[in-house]
Amino acid sequence: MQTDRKTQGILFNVQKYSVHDGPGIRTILFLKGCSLRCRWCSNPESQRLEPELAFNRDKCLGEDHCQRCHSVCPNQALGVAQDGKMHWIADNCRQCHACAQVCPNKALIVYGYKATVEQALRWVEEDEAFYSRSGGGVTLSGGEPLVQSDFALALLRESKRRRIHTCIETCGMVPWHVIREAAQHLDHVLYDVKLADSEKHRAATGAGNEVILDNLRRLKREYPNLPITVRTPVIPGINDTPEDIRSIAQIVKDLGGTRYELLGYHRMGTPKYVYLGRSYGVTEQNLPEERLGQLRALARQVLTGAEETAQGVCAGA
Ligand SMILES: C[S@@+](CC[C@H](N)C(=O)[O-])C[C@H]1O[C@@H](n2cnc3c(N)ncnc32)[C@H](O)[C@@H]1O
Ligand code: SF4
Ligand code: SF4
Ligand code: SF4
Repeated sequence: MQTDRKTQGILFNVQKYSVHDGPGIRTILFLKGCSLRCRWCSNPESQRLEPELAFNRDKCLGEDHCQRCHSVCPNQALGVAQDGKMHWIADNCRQCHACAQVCPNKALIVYGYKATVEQALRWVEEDEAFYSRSGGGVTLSGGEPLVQSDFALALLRESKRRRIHTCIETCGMVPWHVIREAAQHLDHVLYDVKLADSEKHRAATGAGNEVILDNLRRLKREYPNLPITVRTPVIPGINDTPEDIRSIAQIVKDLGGTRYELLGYHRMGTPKYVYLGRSYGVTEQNLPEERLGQLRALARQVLTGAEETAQGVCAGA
């Protein structure tokens, strides 16, 4: 439909040739905005809906060579630090982004840009040859892609019109009617369940998990033929006890016929927290491989009659 193609949204990244985010080789469209604030989130630049400034001071050329940002900032939000590099005073910043436009070394950048469905799918279609051979397609991620519901739904509808295989990575924290509409245009769903205990979930992500679990159960009930993979990122000190994983695996088992995967913890997002002037919420440096292996074995045990797959286990139907 013409209106879907013209629908506009805010992306912060497009990643091509991904093999980890749904079947086959895929292009991932990362939509800005999220309904949760997970303390370990690898994409902090996704969380706010609006485009936002980031400052990588390692790239700043310093006042002896360049003061362009300083002279264009209307709000005294950029000062000079003792070492001669710029200092971003986030509290004064009004997000006008004039500084990012003049910075010659990309020390100041903006996360987030507008795109129409037509534009976004043009990027996706550049890789069409890879999808047809591998069974891949487009994956919507973020952030929580369904927060920009009009844009996400238009992307999914238009993708199906173009016969592109569709997948989504979701935390499930959106109204049911949005998930129901999305399900009608999806070929695969990657659905995070981060914690079974609602209070622990609230402490770690900013919200309880009732809506998330209700939506998951309803999705399975009303769309029994839609393949769902439930995933849990295993975060040290947050959800890495046997009890945490056993409880989530039990939820997956009760759904029936649903794949379950445990994702290893990584800290690849930490530099972006610094650029955004925020702090990372997990102190532990890593999750030992051995521990992850033990938790995967435990999940497999819970999913009785489990059928092992390359990366996860699948509860019997
Ligand atoms: C960035 S999220 C975007 C999709 C959606 N917001 C969600 O949480 O499912 C994509 C995937 O990355 C995982 N993830 C985020 N931060 C992570 C981290 N530090 N280590 C491992 N996985 C992480 C999430 O659990 C999710 O499965
Ligand atoms: S975004 Fe605007 S207000 Fe903020 S630092 Fe840059 S120029 Fe100043
Ligand atoms: S414009 Fe960029 S490189 Fe120049 S002083 Fe500002 S931050 Fe540094
Ligand atoms: S739900 Fe996903 S994108 Fe949102 S904060 Fe959590 S991990 Fe990050």
